[in-house]
Amino acid sequence: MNTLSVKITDNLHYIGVNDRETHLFENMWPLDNGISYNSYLIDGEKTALLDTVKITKVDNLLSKLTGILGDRKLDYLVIHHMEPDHSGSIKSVVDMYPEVTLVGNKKTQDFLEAFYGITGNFLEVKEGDSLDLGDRKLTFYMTPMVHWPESMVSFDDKDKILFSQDAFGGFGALDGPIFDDEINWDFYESETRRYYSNIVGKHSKQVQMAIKKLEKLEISMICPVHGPVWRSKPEKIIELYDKWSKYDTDEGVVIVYGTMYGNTSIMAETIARVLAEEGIKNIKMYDVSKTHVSHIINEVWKYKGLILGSCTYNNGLFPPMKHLVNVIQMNNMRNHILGVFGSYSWSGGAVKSLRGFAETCEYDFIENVVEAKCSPTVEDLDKCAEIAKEMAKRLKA
Ligand SMILES: Cc1cc2nc3c(=O)[nH]c(=O)nc-3n(C[C@H](O)[C@H](O)[C@H](O)COP(=O)(O)O)c2cc1C
Repeated sequence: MNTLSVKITDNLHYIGVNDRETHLFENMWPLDNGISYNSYLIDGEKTALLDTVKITKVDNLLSKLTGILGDRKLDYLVIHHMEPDHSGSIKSVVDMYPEVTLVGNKKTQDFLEAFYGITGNFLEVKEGDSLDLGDRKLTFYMTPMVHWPESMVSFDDKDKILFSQDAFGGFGALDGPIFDDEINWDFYESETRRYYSNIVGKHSKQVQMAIKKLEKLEISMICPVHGPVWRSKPEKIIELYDKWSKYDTDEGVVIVYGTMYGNTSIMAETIARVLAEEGIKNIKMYDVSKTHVSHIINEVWKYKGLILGSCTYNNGLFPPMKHLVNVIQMNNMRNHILGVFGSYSWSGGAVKSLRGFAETCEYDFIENVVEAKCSPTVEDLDKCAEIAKEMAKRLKA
């Protein structure tokens, strides 16, 4: 099989692959637009493969690798991150090039043995160590928990390229374009933020630490393991990751409701209408049973206002809403103004649960809540309008 590789600079090639078959990333997050697993090959005085791809795509990777290397041997395989979407093909590469030296940190070595039973031919690197490739040198910086404990990045002193593993990556297959100046960023921005909010955002504190650590480098290009190669404006993706990891949000409101028979959605419609009357331009409304939580939290990460409404189900939250609340907590989402509402028919429970959630997440909570019995009354809808007005007031404050 002869598949496409793309030259990035002299002796540096993109040999990543696209995956449009997998439905769910981590068997959980929808890949409506696919994903790329990026791998890079240096073929200068020494040869080095930087990260591999998911095992389902190993043939494609090996074909590109051998296509460029020809009779040359592979000197190094640098492992920036051990999550199987990048480490899955390591064993196949080692089988093909048994003399290759694997490069990683102490935790990488531990995972290599635990995942794949691989020992030996390993070069351990620590913070600030360099790997001499003859005509260029890679220097390593540890970025623990961006996205796993062993995660690390490397910086190429010759072309000033940062190999950033999951950091600065995004969802979305590379449908022809590889570089940031070739892509339609309107599409990729949302997919990149969805990747951030779904996968990396939980570790925002560590992302901030990594950005601070890398500030001193003069980065001219970023090669992540997902999404486009940032050769034109690497500062753009650094700025966005900086903004998202600081929980810096835009003016707007995400309304999410859970309903079985429509009563709770009537309340949501009222809230949305009043927000519009109050001058809020960005209003995103979702039925929690229909839109996957992945897309909802992408919007929640973007906007400061969050209004959650739920019907009562077995004394508590409607299960899909319970799942959303769990994911918001799990991903450690912060810096929101929160309003809640709900409905019930006998003893209630949904609004009480949403209040409980508000207490755990330290959001700016709008105290005037409303819980309608069965179908909302005019008074209930007036109270919904009050939540919307208070939200608009706080957003504009
Ligand atoms: C399966 C099921 C379980 C429910 N459990 C409760 C409950 O535990 N407590 C309660 O007060 N209402 C309960 N309800 C009533 C609904 O919460 C109530 O009718 C609500 O207004 C429905 O809102 P919706 O029209 O937006 O779906 C339940 C309804 C269903 C269908």
